[in-house]
Amino acid sequence: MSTAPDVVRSAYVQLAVTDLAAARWFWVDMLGMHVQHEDAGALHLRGTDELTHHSVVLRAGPVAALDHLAYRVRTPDDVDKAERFFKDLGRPVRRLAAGEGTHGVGDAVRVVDPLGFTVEFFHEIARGERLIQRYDLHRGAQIARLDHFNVCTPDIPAAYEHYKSLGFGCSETIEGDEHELYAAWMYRKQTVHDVAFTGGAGPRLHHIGMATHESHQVLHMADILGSLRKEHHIERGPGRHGVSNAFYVYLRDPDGHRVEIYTSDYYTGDPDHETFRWNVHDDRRRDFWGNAVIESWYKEASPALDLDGNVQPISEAALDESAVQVGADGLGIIDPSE
Ligand SMILES: O=C1C=CC(S(=O)(=O)O)=CC1(O)O
Ligand SMILES: [Ca+2]
Ligand SMILES: [Fe+2]
Repeated sequence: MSTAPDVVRSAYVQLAVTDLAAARWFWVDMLGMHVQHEDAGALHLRGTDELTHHSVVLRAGPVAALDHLAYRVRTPDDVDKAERFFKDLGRPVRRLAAGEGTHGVGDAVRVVDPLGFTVEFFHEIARGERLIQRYDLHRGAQIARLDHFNVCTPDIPAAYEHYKSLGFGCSETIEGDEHELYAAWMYRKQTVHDVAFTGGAGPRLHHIGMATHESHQVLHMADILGSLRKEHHIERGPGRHGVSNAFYVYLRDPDGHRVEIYTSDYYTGDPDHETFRWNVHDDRRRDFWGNAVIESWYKEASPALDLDGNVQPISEAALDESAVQVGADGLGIIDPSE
């Protein structure tokens, strides 16, 4: 087995959007992300804490889809390691010299991983002005940084094994009574996750998580959308997660891409950090207050593109968490003896 690249963190996502102006309204005017670079076909955005060029790239395209996920690796040599690692897995691999791929990114490799997602590994990226204390520029949700990717995949155990082989730790899981794996949260940076898996037809992008510093910024985002009669962009929450303990709201952008505004999870950096396991029948797992999870949150997600920009075929999941008889999701039978 070849050596895995040293992944530092989930670094950016490239989304295809069908109306760049509408996407600009949502991601810049509403969420308050900062435009680092803009051209006729794409927007390169970042949060207030991000010193690298971008964490969200919106590229005009015919189909709303996930173009690729991107992880930053620790050294330029780790880009070579990533190329060898995925070649040894027999996966499609494409090396991109600086200037051949996403604007602002240097030497990179893009692969189609075993889950069917197009994933980029890079080290070199252009820098941006330090915005952390440019409070005069902080607007909307005051997005600080990209926190995580959440992907829909039919085989959660396979996803877990793949990311474990890339050196990711596992902070939390949702498991059945026989420990069948419904969902998992995995990390390289020392917080709850860089990537999480939601059981469902895939490969599809479930959402990207954008971190703010404070829960009042999550609430303020919801208030802004309500004030503007744009409340239909609010899909789920605000609320408190069971898994991760984060405070959250889920939004849908004009193309239906899901974005979570997320704050206040926890440290996972000790070498013996233990995985916290939730039972799928615990109705606090996804919302700690037991609020129902809206059906669309389980079922809807963005399709994923291959290395040539074609929509990847999807396969259905073996396990369907939304069908599990649980109380709070409103999908099941509450045992009167409880
Ligand atoms: O980031 C997350 C943290 C927790 C949850 S859950 O709804 O609490 O499972 C979902 C999530 O993956 O979006
Ligand atoms: Ca709504
Ligand atoms: Fe999330």
